Amino acid sequence: MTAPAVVLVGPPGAGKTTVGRILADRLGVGYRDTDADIEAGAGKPIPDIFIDQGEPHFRALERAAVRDALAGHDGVLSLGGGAVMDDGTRALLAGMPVVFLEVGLHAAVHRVGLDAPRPLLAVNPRQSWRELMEARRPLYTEVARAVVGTDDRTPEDVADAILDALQLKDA
Ligand SMILES: Nc1ncnc2c1ncn2[C@@H]1O[C@H](COP(=O)(O)OP(=O)(O)O)[C@@H](O)[C@H]1O
Ligand SMILES: O=C(O)C1=C[C@@H](OP(=O)(O)O)[C@@H](O)[C@H](O)C1
Ligand SMILES: [Mg+2]
Repeated sequence: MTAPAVVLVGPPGAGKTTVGRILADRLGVGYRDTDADIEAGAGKPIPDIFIDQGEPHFRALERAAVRDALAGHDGVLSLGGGAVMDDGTRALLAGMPVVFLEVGLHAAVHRVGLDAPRPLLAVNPRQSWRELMEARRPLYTEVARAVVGTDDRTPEDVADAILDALQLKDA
């Protein structure tokens, strides 16, 4: 049984995917992203899963993807921004080296506001993102072992801050 070295959570635009890849490189380990696993398994992009089968179905696929990745991956793992909304997924994260990547509204909307592949932000990015964050902040905090801010930091600096927060430097 293996377990990831780092699991990244946080809202869309926090940089989970971008920073996760850099972090895996730094640590010399593999990188995995449950969004990519879900798309590969379903054979279609995430927005199509939301449209064809709805968000509850997506969350169930996501729970299964998180379970598989936690059991079968020993590198860096990035989750989708909404994974923490599911009680079963949160339970799977207990005891894992989870880092909550924080980002403020301004930077998040700047980074992903006009990005079509995020169905939950498609209509009114600012308001939707604020509402998402209100519901999710306590859940990100609940599952996280460390919290790392990303505003005014490059993805490389964020990766560095994660290594510091988890005391993985020179480990
Ligand atoms: N620290 C950062 N500073 C500036 N831009 C960033 C940063 N982290 C990520 N980005 C950019 O924001 C966008 C969303 O990043 P992504 O890694 O997909 O976020 P997430 O997976 O958390 O939704 C990408 O265009 C990425 O290049
Ligand atoms: O916040 C969310 O509910 C979602 C975030 C997305 O991942 P990112 O956080 O990597 O954008 C993706 O899982 C899906 O569009 C749903
Ligand atoms: Mg991502």
